[in-house]
Amino acid sequence: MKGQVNISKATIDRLPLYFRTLRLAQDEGIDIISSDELGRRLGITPEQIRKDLASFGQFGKKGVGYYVNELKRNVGEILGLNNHWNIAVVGIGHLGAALANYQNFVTLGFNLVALFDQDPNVIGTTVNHVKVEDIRDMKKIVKERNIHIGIIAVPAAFAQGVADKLVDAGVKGIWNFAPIKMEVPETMHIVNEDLSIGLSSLSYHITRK
Ligand SMILES: NC(=O)c1ccc[n+]([C@@H]2O[C@H](COP(=O)([O-])OP(=O)(O)OC[C@H]3O[C@@H](n4cnc5c(N)ncnc54)[C@H](O)[C@@H]3O)[C@@H](O)[C@H]2O)c1
Repeated sequence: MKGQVNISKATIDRLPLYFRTLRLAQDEGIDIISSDELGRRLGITPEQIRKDLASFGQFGKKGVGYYVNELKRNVGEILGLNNHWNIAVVGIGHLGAALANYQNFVTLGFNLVALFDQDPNVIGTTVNHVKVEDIRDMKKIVKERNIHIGIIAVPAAFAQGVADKLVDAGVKGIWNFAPIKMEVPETMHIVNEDLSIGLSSLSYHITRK
């Protein structure tokens, strides 16, 4: 694989879509897939797909297509999914419990190893076979279980405090669901998620129909 320099964010954001589509194709028993077919399934032009993949190396055979297993493995490697990251969810309310229960994270190679909350009524309960522990023990547990990624699902007012604790505990990345702009050190990777953006965008489109 090529050294991955100056890859655009748009290209990187498309890689998980390629991975998911290849996984589905693999489940369907497809051995070889063309960029035309990948494009059709994703609503992306075949030229864009070839260009994106070419940023990382030489994949596929001209006139034949891409070997699904091989390309999925390569895209998974580029995404770092073969690392088996250990993840923890903080804030086990409605959203946190739903995320903790989401089985697909395991399929992608993420291991749910800890859940944290501050509410004594929630601490000690179990979600998806993982016990909810006291946020005050987080630093110790992050180290002991080698937790790489912290998922924030606490109310906005508490989210910055939780992010600070995760940074201090030594996680590598944060997936934030709270609707605030986090202040984190430049070295910390943070991805903010907001489902309402998708819904608002849908509203825009149906308003104009
Ligand atoms: N990004 C999205 O698309 C999206 C969707 C839904 C909810 N949210 C956000 O997710 C967050 C959680 O929403 P919810 O509906 O699950 O709320 P909730 O009230 O059901 O759950 C919040 C949980 O966080 C715990 N908590 C509060 N402060 C804490 C702290 N300092 N340390 C540890 N745990 C703490 C509470 O005890 C509770 O169990 C909110 O910020 C909400 O805005 C985002």
